[in-house]
Formats: sequence, C-alpha cells, structure tokens
Amino acid sequence: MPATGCRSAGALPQTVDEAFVKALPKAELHAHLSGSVSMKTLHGMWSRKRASGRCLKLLDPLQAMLSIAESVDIISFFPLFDQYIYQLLDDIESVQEATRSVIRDFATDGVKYLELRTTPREHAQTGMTKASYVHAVHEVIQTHNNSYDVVCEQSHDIKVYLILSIDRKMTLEQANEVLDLAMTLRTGCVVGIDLSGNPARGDVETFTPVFRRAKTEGLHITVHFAEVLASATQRELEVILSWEPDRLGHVICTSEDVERTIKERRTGLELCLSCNVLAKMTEGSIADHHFRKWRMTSCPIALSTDDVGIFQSPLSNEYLLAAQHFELGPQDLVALSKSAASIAFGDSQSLRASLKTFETYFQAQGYGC
Ligand SMILES: CNc1ncnc2c1ncn2[C@@H]1O[C@H](COP(=O)(O)O)[C@@H](O)[C@H]1O
Repeated sequence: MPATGCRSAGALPQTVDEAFVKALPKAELHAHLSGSVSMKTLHGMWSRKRASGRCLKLLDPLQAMLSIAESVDIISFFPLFDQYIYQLLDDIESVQEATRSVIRDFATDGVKYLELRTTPREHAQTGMTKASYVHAVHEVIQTHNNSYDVVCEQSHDIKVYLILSIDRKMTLEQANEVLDLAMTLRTGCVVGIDLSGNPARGDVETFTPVFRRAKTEGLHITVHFAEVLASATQRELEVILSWEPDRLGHVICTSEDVERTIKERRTGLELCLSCNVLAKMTEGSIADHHFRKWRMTSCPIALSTDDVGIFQSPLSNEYLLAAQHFELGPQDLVALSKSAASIAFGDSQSLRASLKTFETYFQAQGYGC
C-alpha cells in the first residue's frame, strides 16, 4: 500500500498509486466481452487452433493486438472484430474460455462488480447460433456466481451480470431477437440491453419499439451515445433520450440542450478515458477528456474500460489516470467507485460492503509523514 502524504488520523492516504487503485474495490459497468479478452488468452486459442489446422492465416495475437493498440482509431476499430477477434472466438468452447478469462482478469484487477455486455453472434461453420452463444456466456457467469474458487484460483468475490447488446447494423427483427433472448435469461444474470456497434451505421429510430418494449418489461437500458459526430445529430440524440435510458456510454459530442436533459435526469454515465483518447474519439489528451466537465455535475459516473483487450488499460489504471490528470485524491477515488456502484443494474451490495471495509482499513492505518 502507498505510504505517502501526511498522516492525519481518520483520513485516507493523501496520494494515489498503483497499489491503491488495484486494491480499491471497483465496479466495471461498460466492458464489451469480445474486446476485453487479453492477448495472452487469444494467443492460447490461436496456438491450439493452429495446431489443429485452423486460423492458419491469422497473425499471432501477441503481435497483432500490440500493433492494433498502437494504431487504432474509431474507423479501423470496428472491422477488427469481424476480421480478427471473431475468427478466434468462433465456437462455444472459445467463447466460454474467453468469458472465464475476462472474469478472472477483472477480478485480479480488484473489480468486485462486473457487468459484461455482448452481442449475440452466430458462426455457421462451427454451428454456433445466437442462442447457443448467449446461453454459453450465461452459463459461465452463472457457474461463476454460484460457486467459489471455480473460476479464479484465489478468492474471487466478484459478482458478474450480463447485458445483451443490439448492434446498430441489426434489423428490427434481429434486435427483437436480442431482446427476446434477454427476456428468457432475466431470471438468471441478464440485467439489461445495450445499443452499440459502429456509430456510423444504422438509424436508431429502427430500434425504438425494441427499447420501448424493454422498458415496459422492466429491463435496464444503456446506450452508446454521441460517440462521434455522425451519431450525434439532434434527432438521433432525442430519439435515444425518448427511450429513457438508465445509463449512457461515452457521451462525447453532446449539445447544450442534450446535456441539460441528461443533468436534469441525473442519468448514469459510463466514461472511458483511454479508449476515447487512444481511438481519437476525443481531442487532446486524458486531461482534456469530458470526464472533467461531467464530474462537476450531479450525474453519477462509472469510469469504464470499454475494451481492455484492445486498449490495454485495466480499470485500476483508469482510476490512476483519473487521479493523475484530474487531481483526485484517495477519497475522491473511493467516491468515484461508490458512484459507479450507485448506477449498477444488478445487486452491488457486496461491492459496497468491500468499499466500506477498504475505507475503514485506511482510516485505521493513517498515512504519511
Ligand atoms: C468505442 N467503443 C465502442 N463503441 C461501440 N461499440 C463497441 C465499442 N467497443 C465494442 N463495441 C461493440 O462490441 C462488439 C465487441 O464485443 P461483443 O462481440 O459484443 O462481445 C463490437 O463488435 C462492437 O459492436
């Protein structure tokens, strides 16, 4: 643990370091499953597939993912999935292995509450259907939640929920299919639906009936919002706000009008520092990120990773970046984690309890000079 700053009984340490942000119990609310798989896990799959004569034309993830991380932008980002990652996650076995490894990686990073989101996907050659895909992911999460020490070697007090994503390029029928799947598994770990995918594609109005139905059925709604100028027309943003989403992701190219509505509603915001800067969705550096602006409002914020397998910045690092670039101290980071817990779709009781223990620990320690 960091031993810096001035000792003052009853206070948290004055500065933040890697050990602090890792130990801080955290909630991850915006993580795309396929984008969260580590290079190491993808490499293992690649090696096994190659040994059985598959994926022979695919580059080794240990090289491919590094060069992707260095050069990615919002245009080159989306084809990555179809052209690369989905070639490796093409059957039920790989999808389940990926889900297990993603849960383990978040747990190792001190995440105590995780909402994974994923888009139902099929693969004709391996016989994977959208339904079998979703059931496979769901089964891993349920097994994890229902048992201890199965997924992680150490104690893994991480609670995991699932959100099903509708891709902007889907038809109304396909989007309804996603909602139907979510409805079937809502007694399990599915807590909501999301709209994501390439923001340059599709017309959000197509999905109005689906999101209205989700709302009526009591499912939570989160939507990728104003990610780029093309998906930030006044009309698009008004259509999305008319669905009354519980949370919004990214929230970059907003107008004053739209911001007013979001603030009045105190909508939860999922903000992704590294992703937005590395994919050049925002101008400038982390210090210029709109986190600075939204932090001054009463909208609860959940710092999130988006696609840690691509952007290579785990949630603990996002907290560290926030501390470094927005002058946040330990108490601010604890408050930020509580803010994320307050907009969780599932039961975040155990995270709140961990946060309390964490605070008490530091208060008992006292830190400093
Ligand atoms: C800038 N960030 C983003 N914006 C919008 N959509 C994103 C995204 N990052 C990921 N996805 C969506 O999630 C899929 C991968 O995970 P799953 O196969 O669903 O688990 C991508 O194909 C894309 O549709």
